[in-house]
Amino acid sequence: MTKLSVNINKIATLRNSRGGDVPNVVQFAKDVQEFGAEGVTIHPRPDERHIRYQDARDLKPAVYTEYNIEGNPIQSFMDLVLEVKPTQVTLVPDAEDAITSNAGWDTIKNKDFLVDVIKEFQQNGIRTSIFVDPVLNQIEGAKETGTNRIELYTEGFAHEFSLGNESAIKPYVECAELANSLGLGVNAGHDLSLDNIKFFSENIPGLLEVSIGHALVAESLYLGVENVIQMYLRKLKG
Ligand SMILES: CC(=O)[C@@H](O)[C@H](O)COP(=O)(O)O
Ligand SMILES: NCC(=O)COP(=O)(O)O
Repeated sequence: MTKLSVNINKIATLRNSRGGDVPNVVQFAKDVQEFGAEGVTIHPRPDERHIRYQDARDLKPAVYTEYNIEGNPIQSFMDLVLEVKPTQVTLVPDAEDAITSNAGWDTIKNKDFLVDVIKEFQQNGIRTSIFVDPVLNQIEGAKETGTNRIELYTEGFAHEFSLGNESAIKPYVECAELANSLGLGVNAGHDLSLDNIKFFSENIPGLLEVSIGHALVAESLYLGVENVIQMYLRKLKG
């Protein structure tokens, strides 16, 4: 059954906008878990534009479901993750100035680097996932890195689906089927929403986790956080 991991980056964005501690990200993480979230995801970026490194530390004792920390494995990020030891680390090849994540790894060109980084996290008891585009040879490359899971980058699907192009799901299905056959766990994320999550999750075989933040927070402004989380869970479990 697919788990819902709530990405709370945008709660930190709102907190930082006034320089105080409202909304409190630790309390929000506790609350979303009480509302039914099966994981909490954060993506501390080098400029700490939203989630700060200290947030990652402060959240550790509060997250009793699955704790997923996403980011580009620069040294400071690696040190933080090895210190905090979340359930899962998701490696994302973001440029430091990227407005958001916008591409998966080239798992072939970066094989040696990813092998070493993944091994270090796994040796510290941290499950690994790597952010990939829905391209078959990249899934084969991901297998060669030794990662436990992949995270399918779903921005392309979300955009096409919003235009009515349901056929955009096809490469994601093919990649998930290949990943399953290779023994790779399948996660997914980026621009998933209440509009597209049911169609996506119904079509992707073996989907273990979706991490959703931007749309979920925006939807919650109108529908309420607890209600939105329950809506996602019904769409995922229905
Ligand atoms: C990897 C991924 O798709 C998400 O973690 C996304 O990067 C969210 O980052 P922002 O909240 O900074 O857009
Ligand atoms: N890995 C995807 C994630 O954590 C949230 O992405 P988004 O829902 O904020 O686009």
